[in-house]
Amino acid sequence: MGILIKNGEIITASDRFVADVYCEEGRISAVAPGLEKQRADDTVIDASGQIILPGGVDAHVHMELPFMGTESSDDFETGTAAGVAGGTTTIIDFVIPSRGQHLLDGYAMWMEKAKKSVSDYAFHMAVTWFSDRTLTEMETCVRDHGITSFKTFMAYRGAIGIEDPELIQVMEKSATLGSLVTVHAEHGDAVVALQKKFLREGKTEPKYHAMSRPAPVEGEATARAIMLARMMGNPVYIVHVTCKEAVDAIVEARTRGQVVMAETCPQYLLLDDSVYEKPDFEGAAYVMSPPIRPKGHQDALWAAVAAGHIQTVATDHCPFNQVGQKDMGKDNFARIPNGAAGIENRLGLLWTAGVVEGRFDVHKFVDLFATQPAKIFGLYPRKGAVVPGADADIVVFDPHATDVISAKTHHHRCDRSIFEGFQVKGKPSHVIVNGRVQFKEGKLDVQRGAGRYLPRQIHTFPKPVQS
Ligand SMILES: NC(=O)NCCC(=O)O
Ligand SMILES: [Zn+2]
Ligand SMILES: [Zn+2]
Repeated sequence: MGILIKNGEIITASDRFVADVYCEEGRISAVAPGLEKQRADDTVIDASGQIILPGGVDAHVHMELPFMGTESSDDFETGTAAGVAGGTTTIIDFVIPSRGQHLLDGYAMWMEKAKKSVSDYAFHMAVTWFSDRTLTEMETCVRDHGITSFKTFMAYRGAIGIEDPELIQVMEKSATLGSLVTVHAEHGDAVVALQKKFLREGKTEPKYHAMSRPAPVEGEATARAIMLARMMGNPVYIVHVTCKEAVDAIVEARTRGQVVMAETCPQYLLLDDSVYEKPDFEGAAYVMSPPIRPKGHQDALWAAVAAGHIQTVATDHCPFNQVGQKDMGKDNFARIPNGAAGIENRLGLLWTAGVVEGRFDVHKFVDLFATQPAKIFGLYPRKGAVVPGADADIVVFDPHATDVISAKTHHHRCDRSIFEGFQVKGKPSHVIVNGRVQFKEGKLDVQRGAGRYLPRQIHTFPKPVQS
């Protein structure tokens, strides 16, 4: 049985036109005006007055991540289902081996966990420590498993963070493999020193999490990662950029012709650090790294997004419940698990704050939401496009619908929403995942385990104009 979507306005990263879309056997088989049903049992969706978008690609999520003495509260089933409710049909999660765990053992573990995903998934591989197997296992990741990007953490000292000489080794190896190094950029030692100082002074509340990781800590590490990539001849992708200092380093490098790509997240675009002042430990819900920044940084991020210096908006979806998880840090901000939920909210927030409020056009929206992450991470045009041959991952989006985000109604398995009360304009009426309607008129109809693992291609980046 196929799906025929009639009369929607298709919006891609470059075009906008009214046409019908026919999907069969999990793929888009035709995009043209005047398409007819092929079989009697085809589902027909009337999309008049609605917009057809490629399913979202969220290149930065953490489902059931063991972290800071607990585990992120969405598993691959609940997290991908929440994604589908918010028009995200592909995730790229991170295999994060613990210290002592080899990359391929981590990969096997994540493959097992991810089997229950309702939509398709891929992995980045984090290098969190070094053994004599690490470099050859990096090769196996790329060649045998289609894991074509590596993750490094300059923060999280003593846990999953690595030192510069190790980061240099990852870059050197990655350059020979044609893969992409992605970096969480914060000066790990500066963070530890500031954490210790505040705790010594008896400053234990959530706001000291943010104060122990101020913007220069991120700006310095971003510039250092970019410099190291320049020296080693790598393209580099900076994850979850939050502040003006980091944007400045990225713009400087890109203006010189270096191949630097960057991602930000809705929380860094839309929230400011007043959230840490909430009473009754509610500020803990916003504890994430890097933290939410003071007013002013958000404008720098929006400008970088609009100018193309930041190419993707992901979520860093990594939820922890207030009760039983965030409260582990009631007496010590450094023990509050870092992270928050967001996969379901990316579409509505980005559409509302980006398109409706006039910060960029609809094509830029599609690019940020689906096309660029698919391209950068080697999934395009299978993902991130509405073209014949692409996977049938499609959002039928009603731009006139409205919604109010709340933990009471979201599909995240989390007792808080960092976007509680945000009003969004536009919401999916239907979300098609791999040729099956999995979300319709506010109701999920997902299948545990229907998602497939996506080996990724190597994306060829342009050569730097100047090294
Ligand atoms: N961002 C965050 O606070 N938690 C998830 C892990 C990471 O991305 O650093
Ligand atoms: Zn991070
Ligand atoms: Zn993350």
